Amino acid sequence: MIEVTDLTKVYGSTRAVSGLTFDVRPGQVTGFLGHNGAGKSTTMRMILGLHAPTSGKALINGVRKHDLRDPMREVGAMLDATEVQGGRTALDHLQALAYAGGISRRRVVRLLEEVGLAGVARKRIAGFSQGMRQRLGIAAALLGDPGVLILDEPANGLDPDGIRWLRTLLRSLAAEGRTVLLSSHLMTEMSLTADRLIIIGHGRLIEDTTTPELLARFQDEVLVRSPHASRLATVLEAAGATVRAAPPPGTPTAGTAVRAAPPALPGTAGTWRAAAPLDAHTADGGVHVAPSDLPAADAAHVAPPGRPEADGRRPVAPPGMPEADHTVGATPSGLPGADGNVRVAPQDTRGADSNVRVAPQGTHGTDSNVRVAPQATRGADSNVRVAPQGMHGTDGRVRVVPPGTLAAGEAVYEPGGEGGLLVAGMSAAAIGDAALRSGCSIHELTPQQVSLEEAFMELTR
Ligand SMILES: Nc1ncnc2c1ncn2[C@@H]1O[C@H](COP(=O)(O)OP(=O)(O)OP(=O)(O)O)[C@@H](O)[C@H]1O
Repeated sequence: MIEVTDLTKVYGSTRAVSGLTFDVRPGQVTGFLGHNGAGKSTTMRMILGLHAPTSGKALINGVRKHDLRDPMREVGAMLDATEVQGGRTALDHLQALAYAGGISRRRVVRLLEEVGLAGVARKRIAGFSQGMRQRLGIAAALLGDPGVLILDEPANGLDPDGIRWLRTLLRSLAAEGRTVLLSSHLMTEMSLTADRLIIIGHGRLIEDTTTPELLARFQDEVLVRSPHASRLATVLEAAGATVRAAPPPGTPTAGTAVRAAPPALPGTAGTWRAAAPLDAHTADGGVHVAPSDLPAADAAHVAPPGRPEADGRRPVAPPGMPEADHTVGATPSGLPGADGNVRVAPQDTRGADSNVRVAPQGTHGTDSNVRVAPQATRGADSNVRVAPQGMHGTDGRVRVVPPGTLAAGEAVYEPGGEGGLLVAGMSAAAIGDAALRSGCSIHELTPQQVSLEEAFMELTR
């Protein structure tokens, strides 16, 4: 057990720690978080009696570190793994520490095995990598088999295997009833390792809570997918919720390659399947998209210049994404392309009704219809591979994908999907009730997972 009470440390004009109070309990891994310079190391040093507090106190098992009767067996620490004599071997280094604490050589050998350094035990530390030094520092902290462990950024320099090993080790030490306090800037790892979190900023306590509680607190949005999304949005807003459109499932992130499916017109409800990352494809890549550019499920119909149809509505002709055999009420001057350029349809290609017919890739037939696509979207084989409106990359360019270069799993817009909503200010249960009462079906109702990093950034902003 560690108890920190009203702890303050002032270095000259720097108030490194200011009135800090928290407990670190046995049987748990407690994560100590804070930006660079927040005061974590200073606090740990005061707990370990290495720096004297300006005021307040820090106790281990009810007493100050210096008053522990058998300090090596009560508390183990690693503050700075570089603070070792490089000329010594790993074995000599640990043996010297063990000798001072009356600890057996057998334990030293066992620990070297446990931390994965048995093979280099007789090598000089000067030749060790940062990760190897960390492992040695952790072995030193564990020498006395202590009930309290204090580790300052122990994961630094560890490879993925090492990080996983450390997580398992710390969790098992806590499960044995030990008190484990560790600092780290690796938020994902911290969320996987720590049961509790102490978050500080500018030397002051910001949060003392459990990891699940903190993450739950920031889960204020619920993802709802419904075939009646627009009606449900109105119902939920009337009930006081804040509703925004959810990105379609599998929305490709910037830098992913996609190939547009011909029927992917704005104005058609649909879903996106994620694309494989761009670098999984050939150098020529695909269409670079920025998620924010994706068309909303019920994007407004875009009216090209031209004649309205019989019902008075102008037909859909999104730039660069004409629909198969869709009649576009084009004026003789032509159709606007994705880049705003006008491509003139030759006079003799207009049908009897004077409309110009356009169609996407693969539908060029023998029916003498004209299929218009922006020049930039034609592939080397003259096939038209177009991205629907809004899918042009952040640089505004649509890249043509050579046939067959995208692997299975590329992003494809699938018409006929459902709408997604992100609802804030209402619980999933209340949303379900409201949907039921209003006769809107729901296909998905998921509270949104917030990462520890996002929660941390929000708290320390
Ligand atoms: N020995 C010292 N003398 C003067 N100032 C110090 C000393 N040790 C720390 N500080 C200052 O105290 C503040 C807190 O530093 P500390 O090292 O405790 O932060 P930290 O949270 O551990 O940061 P990091 O994540 O970068 O390790 C900083 O402003 C630092 O410059």
